[in-house]
Amino acid sequence: MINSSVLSVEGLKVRRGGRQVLRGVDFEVQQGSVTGLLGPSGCGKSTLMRAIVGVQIVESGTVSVLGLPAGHPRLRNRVGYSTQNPALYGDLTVTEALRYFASVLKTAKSDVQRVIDEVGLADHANAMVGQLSGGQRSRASLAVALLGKPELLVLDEPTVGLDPVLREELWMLFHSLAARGVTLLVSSHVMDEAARCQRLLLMREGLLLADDTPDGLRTRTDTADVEHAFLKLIKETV
Ligand SMILES: Nc1ncnc2c1ncn2[C@@H]1O[C@H](COP(=O)(O)OP(=O)(O)OP(=O)(O)O)[C@@H](O)[C@H]1O
Repeated sequence: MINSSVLSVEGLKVRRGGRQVLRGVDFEVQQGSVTGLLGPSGCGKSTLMRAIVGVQIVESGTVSVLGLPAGHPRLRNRVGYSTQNPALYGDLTVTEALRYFASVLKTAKSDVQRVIDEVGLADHANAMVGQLSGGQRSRASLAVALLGKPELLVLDEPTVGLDPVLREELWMLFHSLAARGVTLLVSSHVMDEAARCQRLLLMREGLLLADDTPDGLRTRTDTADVEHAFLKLIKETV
């Protein structure tokens, strides 16, 4: 049987600042899917994503990405990551910043224009990164993650601060990438984005409360939307 699991997390525990932030997380993500990672602020979403891209010291457990341990050098061009605090030099233009990352990743120069168009920043291609709005900066960070056509995209709150039209456009982009076989893990604490995902991981205080489809979650909890499903699951676990 072909194993199409792109990401496999087993028994993952992480401590940060003396606190147990992830308390034993297990899940798998299949190729070409859009998985939403949802949960309240501080529940550990960013920490989990950091572990997946290999920049987080873990206490125990395993994270395997495309059959390799997370952070393996051979994953550098195969995994795209965008964070809430993009590490982009403020005194470069969007194009210059992306050219810099394209040269680090050794991707084609033409890729820079492609990713600028994909995230809808063509009108700001020559603007200084330091002068972009929060939403524009997070789109610039997303553009970096798209360079080189990675197989797995780990996107930490990519739609934060965006207006509904841009959010819609980005979700369309995510689904078109998934249709091409790219696997996406997208975090959000906006529950109305959950319905756009094929699969949901609901997280609370360092544990997964649910790993299901939006429909499965609603049926299982007998609720009308994911927000109510989440609240019901929390009540059941306390
Ligand atoms: N650099 C750090 N040092 C110590 N503790 C940290 C650090 N960064 C985060 N934490 C703690 O780890 C826990 C999980 O944080 P994390 O950023 O993973 O949550 P999150 O679910 O992504 O939150 P948000 O939705 O607000 O971004 C929080 O309690 C936070 O205070």
